[in-house]
Amino acid sequence: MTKLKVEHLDFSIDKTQILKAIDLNIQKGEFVGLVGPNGCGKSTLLKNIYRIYQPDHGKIYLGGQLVDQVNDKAFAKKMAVMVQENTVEFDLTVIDMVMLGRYAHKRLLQDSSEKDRAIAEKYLDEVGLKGYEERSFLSLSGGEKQRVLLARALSQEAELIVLDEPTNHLDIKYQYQIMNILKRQDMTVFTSVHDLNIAALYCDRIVVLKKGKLVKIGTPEEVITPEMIRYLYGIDSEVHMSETTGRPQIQFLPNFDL
Ligand SMILES: Nc1ncnc2c1ncn2[C@@H]1O[C@H](COP(=O)(O)OP(=O)(O)OP(=O)(O)O)[C@@H](O)[C@H]1O
Repeated sequence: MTKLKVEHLDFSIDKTQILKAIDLNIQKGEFVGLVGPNGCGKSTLLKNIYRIYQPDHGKIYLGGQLVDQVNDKAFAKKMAVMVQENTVEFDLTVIDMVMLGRYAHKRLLQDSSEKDRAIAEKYLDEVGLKGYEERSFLSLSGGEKQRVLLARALSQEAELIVLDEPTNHLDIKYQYQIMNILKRQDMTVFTSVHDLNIAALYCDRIVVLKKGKLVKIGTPEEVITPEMIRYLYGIDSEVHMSETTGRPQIQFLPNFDL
């Protein structure tokens, strides 16, 4: 079953075309990564999908329904979003921040229930921040904030989660931890990823963008090749299949003396 469908999407800012004729389909339960060089349009595509931007042309369907015909609350039940949050202006405790994810499940003016709190605590525990409930969000480190934002998005218990570089700021342990947490959810995942080895390890399929165009969509084995890495980033590499993971692994070979 198709969970997300993007059909011939064009998008421009101030007459500069940023995305050109993007077509993609994500099936229920898939874990799909979005990769490409800096400035290729990853965040802009995701912003079109989570309705910050309106496409110039083309359509986006969520579970068969046009996204712009879904009301905000229904949308929040269908799609959770995790982005870098640099603009939190008022402070909240960590638990209150996570409970914001429960908005879609509440009626107007209804207070948070015990159930909402239990769900928020469950996901806080899942991201390794049990005990942080009463800490102020703004006092957290960059990595801790990221994990709180993930807990908030997961608390939404939506069918699809869209993430923009969720592992930014994180040390290696937490980069893998976040991907592991996402992998074990019963959710469809669409996430931009900078680290190609992480994309290769976790994704069922990878979408490749370059200069606003979708240049390839396929399994890690189909996409992660030395030719593609050279085409995207101008860097030589060796790619071999890991016997342990059965996934491609990249050794980058930058063209300078180490
Ligand atoms: N508000 C804006 N005004 C003008 N240009 C913009 C705006 N937002 C994005 N762009 C341009 O659109 C292009 C795509 O940007 P986008 O942030 O989507 O890329 P990205 O692939 O997410 O990059 P990165 O990997 O560096 O985060 C870039 O050239 C960027 O400068």
